[in-house]
Amino acid sequence: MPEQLKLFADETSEPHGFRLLPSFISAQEERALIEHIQGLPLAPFQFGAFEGKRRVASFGWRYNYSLLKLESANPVPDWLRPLAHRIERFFELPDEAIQQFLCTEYDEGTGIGWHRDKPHFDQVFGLSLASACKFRFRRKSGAAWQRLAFDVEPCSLYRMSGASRHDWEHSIPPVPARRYSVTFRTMVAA
Ligand SMILES: O=C(O)CCC(=O)C(=O)O
Ligand SMILES: [Fe+2]
Repeated sequence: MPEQLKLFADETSEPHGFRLLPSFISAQEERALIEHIQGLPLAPFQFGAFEGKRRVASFGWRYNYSLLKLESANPVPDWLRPLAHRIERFFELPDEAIQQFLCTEYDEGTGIGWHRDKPHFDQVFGLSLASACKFRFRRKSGAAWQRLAFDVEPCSLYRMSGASRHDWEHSIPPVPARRYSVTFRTMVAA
């Protein structure tokens, strides 16, 4: 990872454990990734009986929302693994710590509702492609909600660990233009 990227590292005080790294990849890398994702057999996100408006492809592991369990998915493609290594090196994680990969396409007007990622996963990294989005956090504080939002630009990477991962919920409001993301997750030790 180029050293200067660290200068842009924005370590926010809240939510704890959230970190946003603008320009984690180049525009050229972004274009190549979008092409790879567009070439995948993306399927509508299956949420129990519902079909989400997002289209996804999982690698390594996938959470089955109908059977409520983790199942193995196709092996990670060659074009994605080097990026996982770059994240592992930047965040000083062991090699191969990232075991779950999710490519998502959000059509214009599509977002993702409030949630926390499944407890089988530990740290969560998200790479944003093609268009910017708002990334919102909320946490119950007495009877009220504490809320925060970040502007997430294409080519940026965010990390959720600690409280931002385990205590806060996150969501993305409907995007104004088609957006892609790649989510990288480490696993909780079995
Ligand atoms: O698209 C993103 O950056 C977030 C996706 C997300 O929160 C999820 O799939 O759990
Ligand atoms: Fe999530």
